[in-house]
Amino acid sequence: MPAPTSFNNYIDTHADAFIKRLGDAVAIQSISSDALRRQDVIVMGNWLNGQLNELGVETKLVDLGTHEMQGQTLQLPPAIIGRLGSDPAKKTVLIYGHYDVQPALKTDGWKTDPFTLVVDEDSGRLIGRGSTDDKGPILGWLNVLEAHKNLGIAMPVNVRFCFEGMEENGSEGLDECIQEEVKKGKDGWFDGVDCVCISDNYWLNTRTPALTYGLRGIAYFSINITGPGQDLHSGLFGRTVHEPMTDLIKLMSKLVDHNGDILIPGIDDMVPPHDEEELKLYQKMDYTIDDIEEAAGGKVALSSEKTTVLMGRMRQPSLSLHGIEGAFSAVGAKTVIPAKVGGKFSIRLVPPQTPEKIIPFVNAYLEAEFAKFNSKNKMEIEYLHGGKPWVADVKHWNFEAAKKAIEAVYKKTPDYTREGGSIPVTLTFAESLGVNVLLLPMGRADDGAHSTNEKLDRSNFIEGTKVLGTYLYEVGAAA
Ligand SMILES: C[C@H](N)C(=O)N[C@@H](Cc1c[nH]cn1)C(=O)O
Ligand SMILES: [Zn+2]
Ligand SMILES: [Zn+2]
Repeated sequence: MPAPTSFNNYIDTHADAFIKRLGDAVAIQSISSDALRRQDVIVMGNWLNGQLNELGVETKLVDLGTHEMQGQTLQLPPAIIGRLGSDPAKKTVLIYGHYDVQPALKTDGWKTDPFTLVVDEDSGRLIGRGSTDDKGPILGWLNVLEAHKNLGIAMPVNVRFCFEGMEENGSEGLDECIQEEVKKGKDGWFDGVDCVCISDNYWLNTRTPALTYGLRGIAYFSINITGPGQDLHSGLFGRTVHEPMTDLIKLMSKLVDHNGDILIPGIDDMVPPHDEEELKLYQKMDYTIDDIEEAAGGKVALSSEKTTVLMGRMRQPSLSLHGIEGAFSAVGAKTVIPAKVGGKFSIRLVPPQTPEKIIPFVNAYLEAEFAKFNSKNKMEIEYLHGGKPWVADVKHWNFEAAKKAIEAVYKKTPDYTREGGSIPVTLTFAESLGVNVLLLPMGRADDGAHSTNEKLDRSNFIEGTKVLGTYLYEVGAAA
């Protein structure tokens, strides 16, 4: 059942106001991984809560307690649980999103201030941190609510919300919060949920909308190496002491090959090979090597074979090196030997891998390799956070409803994709509620999520809002 014409017209005629609201959200620097910005994440949660209340959503802010980060005890940002409608004749859809963002500094290479939404009239791009991940999609849902409220039309389904402010930093406390809510049964706010919809990932290219039925999991580590009591002068101590940075670089170089192969024995082998039928899925996808190179901003694809690249992202694990805490990284030529360094890396996981299954392989390998150095430094492996991979049934009416919505708005059949990124809570919803979970991306492959100059195309924000609204009508009409 298509959305009413008045709904689509409202979205078109209020586009500028929606973009202004996105600008207000982007301006709040809700970086969950930076202790100095924790108060901004909480401000963002309160802002979002206020918006929901104004649009008629009843909410409760769930206190997730505190956690230790960067040597401090910090308040976790609240989970926002919301509800609108309780008509037993209607289906109930649970919507998830996250209001925190990745860090961003102008000096990282942004052309404009990351926290001022810039509307580039020529390209139609809305540029700013969080525009596509995940403030734009969250605001897409608010746009849908606003249209219904101001047009005086009833929502086609009952809606439940779950918004968090720690997704980019391990989703701490959220699993327990959801499980508690589910445990309350009839008295809980998630009682009667029929399906879940998450808009927090991206199309495979810049042309074709996608529906996503899989996510990789993640296990994030830091290798911490210590030795000297303080930073040292390299002229006085070079070739005199075991240097933590030298040990760390050598160790990190043993994790992954230049062609992407994971060098930790047992990790790549855990994944069963694909069969012919699965291969056909990748062959059919609207995807070229140019798409990946355009999104990456360079001719850097690991293979010239489209299926190899797609499988590398969707059905194989990957290991990425992210950075070194404590290393000298400023301008100039400081001649220091850092006393303490932490090498950050993560492994993206696919079924049947889980963080618990791969951690022993990582520990055993790093300890054995470090032992070979005969270094007098100390090495400690820290597991920072993780999440399991997830795969859903695309034949479910939830996916059918989203397919119809995309066809109605974009006049195109969506690509069915598995996302290379991770949203740890997805599996928690699927398992604890026992319902189908759908990922309905709003943005394009070249949006630059987590990167510099992150953007959401104006058309994706506006047409994407229509897709979200139409999807609710299609769910409402599903048998
Ligand atoms: C796909 C989603 N928009 C996303 O960006 N997820 C993050 C989650 C995460 C895990 N550790 C830190 N962030 C991701 O896939 O990196
Ligand atoms: Zn996200
Ligand atoms: Zn993200």
